[in-house]
Amino acid sequence: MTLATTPVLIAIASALLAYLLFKWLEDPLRKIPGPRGLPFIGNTLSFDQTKLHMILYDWAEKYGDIMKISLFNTTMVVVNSTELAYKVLVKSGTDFQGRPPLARADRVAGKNLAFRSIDELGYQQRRHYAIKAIKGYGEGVTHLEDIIQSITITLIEDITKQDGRPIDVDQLCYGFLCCVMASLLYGEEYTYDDPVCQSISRMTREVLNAVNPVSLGSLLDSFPVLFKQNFILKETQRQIQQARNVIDESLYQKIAEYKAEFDENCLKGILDHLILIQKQEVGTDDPVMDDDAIRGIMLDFMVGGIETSQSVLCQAFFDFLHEPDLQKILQSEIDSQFEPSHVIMLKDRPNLPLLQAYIYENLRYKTVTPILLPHRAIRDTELAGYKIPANTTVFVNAFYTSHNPSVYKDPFTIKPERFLDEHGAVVTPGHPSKYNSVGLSFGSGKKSCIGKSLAEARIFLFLANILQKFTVLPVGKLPDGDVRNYKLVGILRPPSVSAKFIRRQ
Ligand code: HEM
Repeated sequence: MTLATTPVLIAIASALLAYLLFKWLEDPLRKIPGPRGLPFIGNTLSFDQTKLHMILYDWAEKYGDIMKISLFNTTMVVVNSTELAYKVLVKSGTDFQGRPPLARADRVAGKNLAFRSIDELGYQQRRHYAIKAIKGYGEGVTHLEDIIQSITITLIEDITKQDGRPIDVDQLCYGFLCCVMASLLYGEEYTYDDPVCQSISRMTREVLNAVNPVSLGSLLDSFPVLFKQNFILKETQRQIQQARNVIDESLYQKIAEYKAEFDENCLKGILDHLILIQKQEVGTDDPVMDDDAIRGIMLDFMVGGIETSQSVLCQAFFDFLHEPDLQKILQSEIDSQFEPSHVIMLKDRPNLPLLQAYIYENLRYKTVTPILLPHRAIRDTELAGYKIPANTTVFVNAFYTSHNPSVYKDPFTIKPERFLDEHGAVVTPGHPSKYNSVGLSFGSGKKSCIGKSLAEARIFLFLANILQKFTVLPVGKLPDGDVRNYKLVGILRPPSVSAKFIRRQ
């Protein structure tokens, strides 16, 4: 370095410092409390993405109802109280109903719902159509409950054939959910080893890997230009391409096949419903259901509909293995209400309040999506007295609200009775008068989960019928069952486990 270059470097450094200071002073989010970060990278180094639920939990304890965090160049807001969560999700109307730009999701999942914002052209109409397609099952075509019931019965026969030999619980639940989803989407019954179920399972996992919102790959969302440099974040770029290939091979082919054979008078599954909507839109002014939208909604159903419920079912078996008394009291409730030959149906739900309360407690304890999906302010707005500029990403810390020690005594212990009143009746979660945080397991408001009823129905039918027929016993030493030590991989799930399913007499 020569003497002449020194003043230039000093000038550049001063300009940079002045720019940083100016940016900091101008930032309306600066007054929100939060962990201190480093210049340019913020809190990035503190983020072990697999432990994010606990990192945010500890910060929530320290910083209170609202805090800010920064990942690379972006400052984000996290709300930690149920009241502020409801403000973001429900009370502020559409203010926070955007999603941050997820360039990775756009590349993988087309015009889906989950990663799109409420103010995007066609989004609200597509969401309405997707809900209509699910409802189509309740009223017409094949009845949703029949499908779940029939798959559960086949599963019970398969488990019985194992005659108490160890079964991989992860595989069992995953197989069940893939079969239900394949039947709902395509209107035919499949077994898990059918290539259709296998491809659904593969697509689901590939999409989740490719668009994990809390990973280094999120740099691609902030700087889509990096996609052009395929040596940067090579692994993420490879995963995105791989997910695309799998989807193109399996899903596009299925859509083309169903379009070719489409018969308006014989709608088989949700795919047929979406194709019908597409046909009805022909000639209208603003059609929204093109093939890319059908692909996006189908992927929404697969990813949203399998991985989340899978985590709840695995947690249930984990709890039964860790707490045999819990399993016994749930079985006693079932035995006291029904003959062993009775196949438990949805209409039996009111007779099994303890099981229902346990399901709510399972959802609370684990909080499948600890920060829901990221939200984005679509306009300048306000939260807890702080100005929130348009385009700020806002996370709802559902894991904290579900384990807030001032709301839940012993928050890290499973206690189904939390969701029963003094007469043994179920306390409805999310009831406005209670502000119960388990109402957040599925989000709330205009971007809430569209599959809530379907998910709850499947979980209930599966657990009730399996508990009635089998006692689940551990094989060897059980892995740690404390949710604080679970790994967050997009969603929170317990470790894999094998178990013996002993047929009850
Ligand atoms: C236990 C099971 C499930 C849980 C815990 C769950 C949870 C969630 C959560 C937390 C959100 C985001 C809410 C927000 O960001 O505010 C969501 C969105 C969504 N879920 Fe689920 N879900 C489950 C099952 C399902 C099922 C079975 C389906 C489909 C059949 C589904 C489809 C969707 C879709 C499409 C969205 C995006 C909605 C939108 O942004 O417009 N989910 N879910």
